[in-house]
Amino acid sequence: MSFSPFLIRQRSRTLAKLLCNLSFHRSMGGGPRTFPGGINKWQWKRMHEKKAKEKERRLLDQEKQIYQARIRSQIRAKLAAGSEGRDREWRTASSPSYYNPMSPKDQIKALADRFMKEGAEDLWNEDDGELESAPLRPIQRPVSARGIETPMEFRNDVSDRRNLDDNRSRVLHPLGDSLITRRFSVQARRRGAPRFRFRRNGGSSSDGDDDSEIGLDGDLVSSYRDGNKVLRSSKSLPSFNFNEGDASVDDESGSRGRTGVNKIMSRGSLGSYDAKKVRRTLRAFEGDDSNLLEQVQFIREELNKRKSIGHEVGQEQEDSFLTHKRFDECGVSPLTIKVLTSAGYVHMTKVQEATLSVCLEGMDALVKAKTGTGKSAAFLLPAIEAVVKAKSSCSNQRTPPIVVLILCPTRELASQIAAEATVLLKHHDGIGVQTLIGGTRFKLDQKRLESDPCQIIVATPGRLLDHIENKSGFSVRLMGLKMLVLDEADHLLDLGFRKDVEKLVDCVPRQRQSLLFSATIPKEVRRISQLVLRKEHAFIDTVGLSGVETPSKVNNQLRVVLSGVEAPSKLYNQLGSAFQVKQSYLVQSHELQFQLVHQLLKDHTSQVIVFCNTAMVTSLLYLLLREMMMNVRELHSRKTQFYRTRISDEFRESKRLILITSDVSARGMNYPDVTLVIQLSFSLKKTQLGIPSDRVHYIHRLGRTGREDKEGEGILILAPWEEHFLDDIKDLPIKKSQSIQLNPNIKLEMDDAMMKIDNSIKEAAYHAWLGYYNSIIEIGRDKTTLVELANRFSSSIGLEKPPSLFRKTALKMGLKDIPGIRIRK
Ligand SMILES: Nc1ncnc2c1ncn2[C@@H]1O[C@H](COP(=O)(O)OP(=O)(O)OP(=O)(O)O)[C@@H](O)[C@H]1O
Repeated sequence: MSFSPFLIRQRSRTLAKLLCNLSFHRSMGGGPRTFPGGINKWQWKRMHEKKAKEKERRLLDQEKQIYQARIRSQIRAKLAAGSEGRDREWRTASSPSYYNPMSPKDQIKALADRFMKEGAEDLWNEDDGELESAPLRPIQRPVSARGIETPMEFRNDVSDRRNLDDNRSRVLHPLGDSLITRRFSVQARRRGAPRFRFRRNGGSSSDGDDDSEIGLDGDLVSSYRDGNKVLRSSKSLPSFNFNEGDASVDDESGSRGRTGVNKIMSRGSLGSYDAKKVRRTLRAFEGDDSNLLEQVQFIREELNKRKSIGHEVGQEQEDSFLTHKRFDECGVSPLTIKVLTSAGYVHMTKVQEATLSVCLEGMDALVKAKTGTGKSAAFLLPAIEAVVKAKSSCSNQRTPPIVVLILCPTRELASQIAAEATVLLKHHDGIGVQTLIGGTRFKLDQKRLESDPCQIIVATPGRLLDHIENKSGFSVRLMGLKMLVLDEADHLLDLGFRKDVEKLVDCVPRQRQSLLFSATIPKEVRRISQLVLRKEHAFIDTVGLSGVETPSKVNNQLRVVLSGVEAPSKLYNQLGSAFQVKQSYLVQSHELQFQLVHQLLKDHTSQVIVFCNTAMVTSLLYLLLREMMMNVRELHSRKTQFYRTRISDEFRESKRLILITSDVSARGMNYPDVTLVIQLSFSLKKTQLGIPSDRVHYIHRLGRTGREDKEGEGILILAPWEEHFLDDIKDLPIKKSQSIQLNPNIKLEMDDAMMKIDNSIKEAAYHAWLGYYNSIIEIGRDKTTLVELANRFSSSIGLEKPPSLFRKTALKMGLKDIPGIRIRK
């Protein structure tokens, strides 16, 4: 047979392309056997993790240096300016110029900057010298009824009020210490109807700058002024007006008084700047003690009154995951309201109430809310509104731009969100939604995109990048993007996804609205979120500082943080109701864990999800339970996408089914009737950001039950050597359960069933088990113990002897010479 040169060229090109694709897909998925430099997959991964950490550290250092340089240059500038002009008058014979170069206004600004630093809770450094040495002269200007006129007095007031008990001090400072200490220009006064009033910028409230008011109960009303967020209290409470650059502070009502204040403040601002060592308790301001005590007493009484009122109002709200706010009150288009009403959505959930107005205004937001509380609708509604708005401005395009891009970490979640969006778009003619997810044919995606143009895309990052890189038309359509949503944002900003997300962000317009949603947002993720969000974004936290991310009726404290301004906007009653999701853990050796799961499942009659750490162990447990005649299904990454979708849909529809799954079902999946979640050990893999993922995984897995305010239960099964990992979730309401007496007859039955399972499945499960725990640093460090445990697991699943490993694999895993490891000849 002879080939034409053209055909040969064509074929070799196709082959090269195939090989290229293969290596790409390997690096995305299971991984190649060797990596550049001859290192193994784990070394390669660790190397990249290390590099990422170093990069992060470098960035932080740079940030710190920039910050310090800015402060230094400010101080230098002030020092220079201080030698002449208006600052001169602030110097007195008794105060050396080093200590007193700035006007109070500038010092206040410098101090405010300093307080933005984490951990800076006091103005005074050890090196700042004795506070007493600063002459505290009585202020000559008239003192207001509130008794607080100067920043110093305000500091004293704040410090005193900090001594109140925890709850009270939180309510006293609804914006949190950081805000209070950042707003230094103080004009405190008391009105007939007392309120807290916080103003961020110096101008009047009509100057378009940020202006915030929060009531003592933290009740918050939000609005915007010239694109800036305004948080406003609707309650009347004691009023403190913090106005940076407020004329009343700069008001030179007496140089003596001002000098006294200035001296104290300048010590704080110009002493060894960042060398805060010991916190010092401030002296109460002389002569004002009685007045202040009265104030504190007044505020306490006010608080108690508020608490008792809040108790009654809050109790009612606590009992439901819905609020009193209706969808038709919030500016959602009538066509969407129509669907919402027909779907039975009349009132908003807490997260929807907290986020809708912010998102509809076009502001970027980072949103943390409990699992199963309606986050999807919270971002889908503004997304639809964004499309409606964009459509009205350019309606005559044949292929519309992609206006909204929603990124999800798993294919199932993307499909679920697209399905929900399709329902919400029912009455919106000409607006479409499509999914771009892995596991389907790329060409089919392209065809769908061409034949059925849409404005909303729900995608997993990998497949989306494929489209961007391989279809120029797609990138062009993305140029019209108005909104980017990251669901399960912490997961998307971590591990394998991070680089993809970075690339994607580079491919979409900078002028866009970005919304990040998740039930878990660790500190590290908040920092990294700047990759996607604008600096001026809202952080909306419906879980609260002391709250837990798992569904509960307790601690539903809603906080809104806007560019560093934090406030509990609803302080619900924190006592009373029991947790909806009962959480417990059982300690059982690996050998008996499958039997324990079987016993728990036998005792439970409705929908259950069992989470395993690896796909192969998931498969083994599924086959075992199926052999034992249980009504089970399996769902993990080793299954085809078609199978996964089918099982996911079947499980969602059913009422009495058991789903054995890996972490592909851990996030976002809405199976409304799940009443029990069993976690077979933690998922212990550390994330790239170094966040212990066991806590995050535990919360998301548990979140598959107790949805929409329903009852649910979570049981975590741990091996004895895993017990110390509980430290990461000790703040959650999880209790040790009474040990369960295992039925010896079941053991025999289980052994029989295990015998029927193909050895190749058990061997794969053993290899997966060993590989998984070997990659967990805490466990993989002690190879001898690890191999011992793995071999016990091997015998518990009915293998006569532990399966052998390829020499190369054992070498790569660092297990070659470990006793108990068998090497394949
Ligand atoms: N306003 C509402 N009224 C009634 N039900 C609602 C409302 N909003 C959402 N739901 C329902 O609440 C359930 C959970 O919603 P959703 O899946 O969006 O939760 P989630 O917060 O995204 O959960 P997860 O953190 O697990 O991703 C869904 O069944 C949804 O239909």
